[in-house]
Amino acid sequence: MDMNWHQALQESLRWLAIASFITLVCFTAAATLAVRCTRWGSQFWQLAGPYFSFRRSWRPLLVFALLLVLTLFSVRLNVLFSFWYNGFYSALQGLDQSAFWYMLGVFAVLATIHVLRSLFTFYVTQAFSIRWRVWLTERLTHDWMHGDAYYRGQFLAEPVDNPDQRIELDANAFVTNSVTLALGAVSALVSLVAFTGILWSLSAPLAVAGVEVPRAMVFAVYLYVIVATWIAFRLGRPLIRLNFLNEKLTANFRYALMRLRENAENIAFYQGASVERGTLLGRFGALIVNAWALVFRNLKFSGFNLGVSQVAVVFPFILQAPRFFSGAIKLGDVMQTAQAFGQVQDSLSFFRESYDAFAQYRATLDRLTGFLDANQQASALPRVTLEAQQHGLEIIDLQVLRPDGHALVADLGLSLHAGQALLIKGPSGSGKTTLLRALAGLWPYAEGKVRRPPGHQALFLSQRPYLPLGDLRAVIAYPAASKPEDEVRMQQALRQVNLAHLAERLEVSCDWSHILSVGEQQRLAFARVLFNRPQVVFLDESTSAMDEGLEHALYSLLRTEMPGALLVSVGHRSTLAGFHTHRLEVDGHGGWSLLKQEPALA
Ligand SMILES: Nc1ncnc2c1ncn2[C@@H]1O[C@H](COP(=O)(O)OP(=O)(O)OP(=O)(O)O)[C@@H](O)[C@H]1O
Repeated sequence: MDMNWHQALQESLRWLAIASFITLVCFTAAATLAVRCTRWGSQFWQLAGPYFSFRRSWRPLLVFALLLVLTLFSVRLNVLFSFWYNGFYSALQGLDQSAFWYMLGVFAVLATIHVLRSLFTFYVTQAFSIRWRVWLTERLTHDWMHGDAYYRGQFLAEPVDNPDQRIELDANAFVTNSVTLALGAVSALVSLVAFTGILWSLSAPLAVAGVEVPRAMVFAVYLYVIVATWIAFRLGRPLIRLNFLNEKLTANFRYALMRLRENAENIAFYQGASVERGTLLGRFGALIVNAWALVFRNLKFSGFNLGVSQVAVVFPFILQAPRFFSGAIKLGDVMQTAQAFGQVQDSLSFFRESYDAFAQYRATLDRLTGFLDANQQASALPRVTLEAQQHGLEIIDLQVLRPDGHALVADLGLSLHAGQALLIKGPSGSGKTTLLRALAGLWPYAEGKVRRPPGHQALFLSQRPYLPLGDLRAVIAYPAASKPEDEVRMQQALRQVNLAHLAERLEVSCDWSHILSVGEQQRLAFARVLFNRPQVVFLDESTSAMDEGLEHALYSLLRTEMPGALLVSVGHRSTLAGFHTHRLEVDGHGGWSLLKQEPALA
């Protein structure tokens, strides 16, 4: 088969236009069908639909269409290369020097276009994937934060595991694999059609056991690849499970290492190194057993595949040899046959190799859509009705239950004004912290109405102080954003809570929760209150790590610095009573009593 290189450009453009039109139509039809009729298709659309919506932006669809056209362009170039092989080897066989140099010139043009196309395609694919990944990560993060889903997700019947992995690893894998699988399938299908056509025109009838098979080459290659694919599929099937296990066991091992690092001090105090070493090596051992299983399975799988590829090198030559030696075809035809054979084999192999990738892709889809669904359910879990009011706290008909339905607090009603203070007391496990969770609107097993200052006007200090990542400024200002002009106020707050030595370290960024003692962290939380000056402060045993003297000093400070704020404290010490105007006693079985008391402010 010869090619008229003078008309190659014109013909290629025409081919590209027709192929693009057919591909775009077929791809749209196949994608619509997949979205409507398959589970993975509708999952894909749940994740990607809003991104590809024309109303949001026309850009992603347009860039994807460009990627499809670039894929077809690459197939066309391969076809041209296959004709180049034919012309080049025919020139060599014919000892035709001018044709030889002419073909080298053609090669220079084709190679230049190929390099430019490869680079451009790489750039467009990467830009497309990165933009999509940014959008998806923002969406997943937003969904996770929305309605406190990151916290309330734990109360679902089936909480999702490893949200961090889903937001980072799975989102990235979803984008990359969507692009690779979609473009790979298009490229494989179009190549299959184009190179089957070439093989068709190069093949002749072949007598097999006395029966003449027309276009034998085409049937031979399909038969060869299908049989090889079937065997390889059977050999490679266990790899899917082994790879899955590998990821899971690696994650288990990494998690154990991370826990060791997080709890290093506790473990060191317990001298638990040998127990921890046992756990670590146990997990690592399971990983290695699986790694060996992977090695042996891969030996079989790769051994077969390598054998198939080696036979495939000579197979087309063997098939065409009789016609070549009889002079029916030229060397160029033989070389083009080998090249086209390779392309058809690669295209058919794509579907075999993608089986594993597609199985993983579906698992990614399950994890991501499961995450989206869980976030939606978590933010829709019931919570008390929160109504905003600028000052004070009003609780109307509040019921707080344990997840198992046991009533912790029943029919609670009270009203407090700005400047007053409530101390909640009760036995351990009676539901004091849970009552604060309900007042914050976090606890899903609660009903009733709560009126209080909204948003950052209410500050909850939990039992275990939370210090965010960042410099000390960010730690003090949390949850507000820190500004450089706040420095003086921050330093003053630090001095007031007896942390003067930190006043000069506002710009130091480190993991403060590992450096400061728990008592210091609790004092820092008081500095946060003084800095943010909320209307209402909820303090859940926020002074548990301090001695009574320091606790007294900090409560006095709050009362003198913020006399208009309402305080709601949970605490066991009797010394706290003096700073509170009311006392709520809960018994953990629904019962409660509210007492008024005289504050004995120091
Ligand atoms: N996420 C949860 N799932 C199931 N049960 C929970 C959950 N959180 C709290 N509970 C249960 O609710 C009850 C009340 O717990 P809570 O922490 O409110 O008690 P507390 O009065 O603050 O205790 P303490 O004084 O010891 O801090 C306990 O029995 C606890 O086990």
